[in-house]
Amino acid sequence: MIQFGTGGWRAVIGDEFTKENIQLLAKALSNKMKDEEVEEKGMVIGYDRRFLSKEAMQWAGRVFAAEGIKTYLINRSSPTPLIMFYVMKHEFPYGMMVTASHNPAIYNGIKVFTEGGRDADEFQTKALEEYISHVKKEDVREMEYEEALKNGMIVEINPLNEYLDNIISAVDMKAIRDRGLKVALDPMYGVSETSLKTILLTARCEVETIHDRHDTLFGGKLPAPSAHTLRALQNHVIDKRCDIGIATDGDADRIGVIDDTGRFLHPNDILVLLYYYLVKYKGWHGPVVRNIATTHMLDKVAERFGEKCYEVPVGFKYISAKMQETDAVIGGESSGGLTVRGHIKGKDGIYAASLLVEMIAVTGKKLSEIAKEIETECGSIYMEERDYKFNQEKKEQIYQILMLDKELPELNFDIDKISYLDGCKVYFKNGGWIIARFSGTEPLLRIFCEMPNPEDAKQLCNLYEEFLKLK
Ligand SMILES: O=P(O)(O)OC[C@H]1O[C@H](O)[C@H](O)[C@@H](O)[C@@H]1O
Repeated sequence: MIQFGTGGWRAVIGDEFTKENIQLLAKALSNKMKDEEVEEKGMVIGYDRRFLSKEAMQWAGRVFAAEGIKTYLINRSSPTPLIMFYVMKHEFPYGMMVTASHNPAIYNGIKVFTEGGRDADEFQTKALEEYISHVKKEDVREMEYEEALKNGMIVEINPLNEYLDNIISAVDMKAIRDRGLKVALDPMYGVSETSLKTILLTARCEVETIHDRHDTLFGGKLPAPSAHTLRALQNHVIDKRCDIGIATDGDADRIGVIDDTGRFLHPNDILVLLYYYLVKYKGWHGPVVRNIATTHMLDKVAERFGEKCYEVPVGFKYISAKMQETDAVIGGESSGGLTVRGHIKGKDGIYAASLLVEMIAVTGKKLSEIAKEIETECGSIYMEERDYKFNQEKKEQIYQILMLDKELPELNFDIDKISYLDGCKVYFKNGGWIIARFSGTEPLLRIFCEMPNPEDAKQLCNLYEEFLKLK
């Protein structure tokens, strides 16, 4: 059964990620496009470096072609944001990307984009699931790849330069060039290598790359930038005395950063740094949007500059919708994705990375210095983050306790309010909070807690762990 979660459809290769399901999805989307009378505009599909990604793109393309929908296939593995950009720029009604983003190597999946290059929202993915449920295996037709190429129903394209030039024109390349920065790059065996390196080299940065070969097993690690997965990058930054270390996840929509001192910067820190930079140093005005499990430091920075911070459920589709509604400067999530006003409607690790490098160049300060400056001006708060695996039975128990019976452990802090918008989030009067929610992309329960004091954040997580019997 094809079901869309927080970040598209993801499934284990050979289990549900099969040619049959991929083509069912393509057929269902063709039907939807025809019902909406947008099939004339065609379809665009890209793929990442995962096992079967390129084949999956072609399998899907052959179905669209058989349905008479002209399909543009990107002829090299690409970052997800490139597809989003292309859908937006060339006004496609839909686009698709074959990727399971940061999931383990045994997964693959498909992200669907809608008009304007947005992540398909819940309404759209539900509708698509409905279409899928009506497609029978025998309804699926496919055209031979070579034939489709010959008759022009499939066109292979390479929009890399167009995408890169768009970023290059939005970033202060001259400022970067004048500084002669040294950047360590870790594409985590994924797709950012060429794109990000090209931008950095164009800005005359010295680039030291690791983990750039094509490895569908991602070196045995998760292609998700975290303190744990970026140890090698950390060493590289220190050994080579780099100004910054940048990592991107499997499909380059998220980033992870190591600062000049070798410290891992949490995606929360990156968001805070960039919002602060854009408002303070570039003089931008406007609010910031974050998800419910992202740092409230953003609220503090917003307050400091007389701006607002908006909270939405987890999922970039909510971030981009709110950004549009409020004309926000920046929006992002603690999972590592962000975008900036005027850029694409989805998260873009390549653009975020370029902007961070610009920040170092324009301010003339080290990342660690800017972080200190923010702490002095806006204060600080500490986050503790935990993930727990569960089986179906355990999931039901936790759901019953937290979401249906609405029980909580005994908390020693005054509660301001409780939200059940996405999982259960308790807001404390001292500015701290704790959330427990089920991931929409992995079989995990996530607990995030932020408190003025790190010990309190740890203790609260321990308390939840005991209360929900998670160990
Ligand atoms: O916590 P989860 O539901 O697993 O979601 C974590 C992240 O997954 C994907 O990358 C989505 O695109 C993001 O919007 C989301 O923040």
